[in-house]
Amino acid sequence: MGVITVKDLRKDFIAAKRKGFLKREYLKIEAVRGISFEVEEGEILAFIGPNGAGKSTTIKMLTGILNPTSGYARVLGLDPQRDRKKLTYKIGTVFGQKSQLWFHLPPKDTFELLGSIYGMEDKELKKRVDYLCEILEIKDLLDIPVRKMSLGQRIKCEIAASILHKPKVIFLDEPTIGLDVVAKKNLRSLIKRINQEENTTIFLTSHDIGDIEKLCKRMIIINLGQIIMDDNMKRLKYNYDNKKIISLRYAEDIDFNLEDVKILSKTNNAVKLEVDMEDRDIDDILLKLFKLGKVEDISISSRPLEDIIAEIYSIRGEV
Ligand SMILES: Nc1ncnc2c1ncn2[C@@H]1O[C@H](COP(=O)(O)OP(=O)(O)OP(=O)(O)O)[C@@H](O)[C@H]1O
Repeated sequence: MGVITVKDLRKDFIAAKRKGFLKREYLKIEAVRGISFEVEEGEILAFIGPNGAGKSTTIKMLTGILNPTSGYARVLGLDPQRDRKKLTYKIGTVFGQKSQLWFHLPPKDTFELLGSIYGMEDKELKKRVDYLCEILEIKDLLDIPVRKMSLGQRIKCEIAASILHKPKVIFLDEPTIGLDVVAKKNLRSLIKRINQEENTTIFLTSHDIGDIEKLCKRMIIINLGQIIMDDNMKRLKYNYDNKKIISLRYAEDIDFNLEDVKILSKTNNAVKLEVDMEDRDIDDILLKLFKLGKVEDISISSRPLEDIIAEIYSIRGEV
């Protein structure tokens, strides 16, 4: 059995809508429509989808905040609703847009409070805080009130607070939202390090393709409450990445009369093409392109993962 097991999990919301002056109409919103998956120990899973797809609702059901309408969910063998308190001691949560730290207190105080909630001994707590200070580089922040910190500094302290008790599973909801490129890069390597050093299972939702690409080997895509893809990243790229982008710059002006290739942009002496490798041979295309004139510069790249994912998101209702 996996660390997280979900079978046919469903959540309906009933929303009231005013109809006329006194009348109300009730609408059923099927936020999660019977999803099933399993997450193994030590996995970093990206659980992604467009806005309103059902990601937060799923996380809330897995962390015991929301009751499912039907279906089965187990996290570390516990029923998130029935065993919510027990589960709190075994999981960590980081919601990028919401703070769990006491705003006016320095993190040191929060860690002490949390340490006593988790029943940690002083020595054990000190050892853990020292370790977190080392890997998250937050030693100098311990005595600064959270309200005075930058977003990047705060998120690092949030992560420290959420893994203080060495949880077996961490739910990260948009952890890098609003961070600059350097802070994002650092945070991603920290998440990886925690995963490797403590074999922590990581359940990540993010709209940031960089988070997914850099951190996850597997990706589940949910749309309109249903899983539309559950695949490993390599296979996903292989299956979807049939299209190559070729950019060329010639020494002289060229007449681009190419058949069967999609021209993305062109000037008098440069062209950018998209080639579908399924129907074309790259040697053949390159040969033709080199015959057109003297090439000064060339680059061949894959389609960005962002485009591939956007294409998958658009496959709505094909389940
Ligand atoms: N408390 C609620 N009452 C009624 N409808 C809700 C409630 N919470 C969520 N929904 C609806 O359920 C659907 C799924 O919402 P959810 O927040 O899970 O999406 P999401 O994938 O997390 O989106 P985002 O990326 O925008 O955060 C949406 O249509 C949303 O409007």
